[in-house]
Amino acid sequence: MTTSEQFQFNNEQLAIINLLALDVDLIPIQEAIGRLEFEHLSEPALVAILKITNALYRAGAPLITDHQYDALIFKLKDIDPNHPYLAAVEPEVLAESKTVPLPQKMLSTDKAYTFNEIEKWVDRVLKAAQEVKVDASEIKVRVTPKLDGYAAFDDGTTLYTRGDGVRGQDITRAFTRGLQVVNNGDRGLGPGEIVISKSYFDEVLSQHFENSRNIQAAIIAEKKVDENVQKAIEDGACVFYPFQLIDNWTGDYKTLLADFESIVEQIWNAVDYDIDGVILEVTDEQVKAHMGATRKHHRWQIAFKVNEASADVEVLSVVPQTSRTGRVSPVALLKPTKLSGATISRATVHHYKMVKNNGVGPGAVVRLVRSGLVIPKIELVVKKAEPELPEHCPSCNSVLDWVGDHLMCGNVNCPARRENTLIHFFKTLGNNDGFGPKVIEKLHLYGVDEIHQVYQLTERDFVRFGFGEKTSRNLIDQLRASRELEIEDWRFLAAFGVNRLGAGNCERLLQHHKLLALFDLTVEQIVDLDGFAKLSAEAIVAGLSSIKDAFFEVYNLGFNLSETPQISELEVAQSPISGKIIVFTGTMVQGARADMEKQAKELGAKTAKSVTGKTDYLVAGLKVGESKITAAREKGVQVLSEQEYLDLLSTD
Ligand SMILES: NC(=O)c1ccc[n+]([C@@H]2O[C@H](COP(=O)([O-])OP(=O)(O)OC[C@H]3O[C@@H](n4cnc5c(N)ncnc54)[C@H](O)[C@@H]3O)[C@@H](O)[C@H]2O)c1
Ligand SMILES: [Zn+2]
Repeated sequence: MTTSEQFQFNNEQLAIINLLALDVDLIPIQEAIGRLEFEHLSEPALVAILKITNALYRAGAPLITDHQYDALIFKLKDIDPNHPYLAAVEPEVLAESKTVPLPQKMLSTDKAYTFNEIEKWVDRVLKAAQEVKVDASEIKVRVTPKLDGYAAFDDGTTLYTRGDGVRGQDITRAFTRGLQVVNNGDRGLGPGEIVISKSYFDEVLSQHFENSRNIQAAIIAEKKVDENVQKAIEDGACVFYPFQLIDNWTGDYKTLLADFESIVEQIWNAVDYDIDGVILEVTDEQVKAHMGATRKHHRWQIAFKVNEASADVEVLSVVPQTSRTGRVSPVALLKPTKLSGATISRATVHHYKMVKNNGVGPGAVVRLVRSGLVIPKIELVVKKAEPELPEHCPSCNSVLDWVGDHLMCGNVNCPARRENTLIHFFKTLGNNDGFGPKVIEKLHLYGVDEIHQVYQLTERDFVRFGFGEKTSRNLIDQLRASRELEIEDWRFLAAFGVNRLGAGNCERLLQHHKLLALFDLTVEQIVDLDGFAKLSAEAIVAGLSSIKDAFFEVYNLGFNLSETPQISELEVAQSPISGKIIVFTGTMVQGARADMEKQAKELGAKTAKSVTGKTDYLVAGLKVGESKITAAREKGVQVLSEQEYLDLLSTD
């Protein structure tokens, strides 16, 4: 995660986001996430950010801290306490959509951040006990570490992911790969968490992985397991930890409240795994049954969490860095400071307007916040200092201009911009690893600063530039391979780094128009497609025209491009609802009804507002009156629940 406003979703992230089928413009969302500025979001944007950050968090690549995520949840609760997103377990979004029902529902936990909230929970427990005539003195509370791993359920033969709490995925392969139950425990102990030894992570895995969430994803990965992770499994450093077996403190509620701090501390340090709180739960079955659950959490269980670590750190200097787009970002170099286990020495400031207005200069003190394993961000400026605002581009010395909150270098030939454009190109192609920043910088010194020029280099050129013979040969091989290996046309186009033409938008455009035809599109034609606002469309047309020459220089070198299937041809032909007439009614849980209607149309169906004899399907969400359903059935219309409808779409 970066706090820079140039933050862009990478291709894997976009692939996950695509699965969410959000009907929102990603650019402002990307910007909000990049700046960590969520104040002025509209409700749909807020929900989209929650869905995106949740999906990426579940996939092992969190973008924001848990604290920030929880703050966004609070915000949504504030604006719309009944929003469906708040009512259900935050789902894992899985690339492969095949799911199976879980043997038992898996819920999330309610959360408390203060002792006071814990006291209130205890009061609710006591009230429930009284209602079922259980003596308060008999109530026991079990306190366990809240493992921060990957939730799973083991029924003895199959291991499931939590999924959406009702349906998960079969990940038994983790056991096939050698995953053990902690302490050689038995299989079939129900819910638990896949976790990684903290000390093993620090000693061995931290060289290969940024955080243990990435590793959890690797353990259950469908394809090949990473070799370092395989070794960690074999070394017993990754295990499945059933909650039944977990170290615990169990006692009466009076002792709990009296010794709360020391009990929490003892349990917090009980295991060598990442934890993000402690879990408190009632053990009495009668009280549990009486308290029951909401759709999201058990009322007899609560998580106690503490806020993140923060530190006030002195700024040594602020250095400007010019990006591909000409935007100059301020990077604060800090007095090295330890913060939840890592030494921090630099942080990106959102933009130069902030440097200017908030006085982020040498000698300023900023508050850094870090929760869990996510890169820290500057939360606020504690002590201001005179800021230093660059007048000239650090790379080409051009005079910088203010554009909105940013200082910009307007020189299209700026070396930093050119270098970063090349780096972006090769990084986005993603099929060669030779052309990183160091190599590009060197090429640039020798005047090679356009993509097609790189492809025209010979082995001898590379040697002349000071690369070793073996390296030179390797670089040539990589260039050849990057043209010969098949690559998606959307990826190829995204590699040119046009403003507003990230991978997601490229793919969307290419689903409707062929690659070369994009250069002739008008703003109106783009606006006609779903998901493009006028402003984006204008930027896209301008951007495409600005790279047209450079694009064809590269394109004409001959790449092995695979065409994005056109939506109209492919999906409609295969769609199970093509030609059907569908009525959607009621509240949908997994997305807005309008989005479902739109999608249905894209898949070749017709949608209608009311049921007639011609209607094929009535898709009924929540809160639909029985009479409406009966009436539809009487007309011979097939009535589907939201889930049944989604299942229908995924059959082929
Ligand atoms: N950073 C992000 O972008 C981001 C995104 C989504 C969610 N989150 C974090 O995840 C939280 C919600 O996620 P959630 O619903 O998966 O988890 P949760 O925090 O609500 O906890 C519920 C889970 O805790 C697990 N658990 C661990 N130890 C346990 C124990 N000893 N006993 C019982 N259960 C135990 C269970 O698997 C259960 O499913 C949010 O509060 C947020 O902090 C962060
Ligand atoms: Zn410049």
